[in-house]
Amino acid sequence: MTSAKTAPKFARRQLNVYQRPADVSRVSSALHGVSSKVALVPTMGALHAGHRELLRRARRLPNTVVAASIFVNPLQFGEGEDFDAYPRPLERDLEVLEEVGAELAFTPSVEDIYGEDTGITIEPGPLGAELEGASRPGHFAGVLTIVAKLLNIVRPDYVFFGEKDYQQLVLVKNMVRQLNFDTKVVPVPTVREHDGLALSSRNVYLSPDERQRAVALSAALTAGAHAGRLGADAVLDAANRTLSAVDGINLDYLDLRGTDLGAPPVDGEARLLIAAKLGRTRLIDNVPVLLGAAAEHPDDGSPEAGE
Ligand SMILES: Nc1ncnc2c1ncn2[C@@H]1O[C@H](COP(=O)(O)OP(=O)(O)OP(=O)(O)O)[C@@H](O)[C@H]1O
Ligand SMILES: CC(C)(CO)[C@@H](O)C(=O)[O-]
Ligand code: BAL
Repeated sequence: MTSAKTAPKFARRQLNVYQRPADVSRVSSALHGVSSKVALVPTMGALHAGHRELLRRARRLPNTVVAASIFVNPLQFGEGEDFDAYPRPLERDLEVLEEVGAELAFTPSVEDIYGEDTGITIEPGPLGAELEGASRPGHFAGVLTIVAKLLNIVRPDYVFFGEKDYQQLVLVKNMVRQLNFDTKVVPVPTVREHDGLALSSRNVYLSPDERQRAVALSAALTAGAHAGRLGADAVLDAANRTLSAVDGINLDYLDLRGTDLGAPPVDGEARLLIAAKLGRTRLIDNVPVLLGAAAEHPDDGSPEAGE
């Protein structure tokens, strides 16, 4: 992967691929030693335009080396979930990383990350058992544990997370703050298909028919966000009405929360979140919502909700 390839539009910088945590830690120390910063984009691979956006934003930082990790973390998958089936197109992923100008790829095995050492995990607190955590018990302990390990291995100055996994983003921010990790968490808005479906590695599981129906998730969120001025009940009603017009959507939750995922404000910024199954595929999505009087002045609040 480190050999030069034809680059039609721009010069590729070299991508260095490491599998062993100790090697990545050494490279990161060396970079910090010459006053370079490091930005980490943690992923589970099967890279798509959502990941590319995270990587592109990381590349915009001055004097910063962009690192991406690709690791399908068994600790965050429950019994009967898709750990084995999860797509792992490693060669293609490395090409994507080269294309977007990442300089460091960390591709450890499960053994490299956990070895014999399991048993200590990071407890996410009560929020870890709500929303996604209610359907995926233990999921966020698994996520926070691997994120903490990646932060300790890579020691990044910046770490990028997508808003598509909004609860994950909030919990990672909470962990970084409460456990004093020395890194800045950078959120990136959700990248969508032309019809609104949030990009996700799991979209490849959808049959053509399910793919069409899946648009209902983002459509419901958009309908809900547009009702923000009328208050929380109106938001949920509008979203539910849109969902009920489409068959084959097995709703897990549709919930309106504050931006920190506590109770929503009467007037101000909130988040509308959804999870649903189409056939065997479970998808999540969320959008910002301005509630009450805050919706009258969208420019003062979240950009997306004001569209
Ligand atoms: N559509 C998207 N827009 C912006 N960021 C995204 C998008 N999809 C994923 N990400 C972010 O990319 C990072 C890595 O996510 P991951 O590798 O799990 O991809 P994914 O598409 O979310 O996969 P999955 O289908 O397993 O949820 C996370 O921070 C995630 O929030
Ligand atoms: C953050 C993460 C890479 C941890 O495995 C994963 O949960 C993901 O891809 O969102
Ligand atoms: N993108 C979140 C990772 C997971 O669903 O396990």
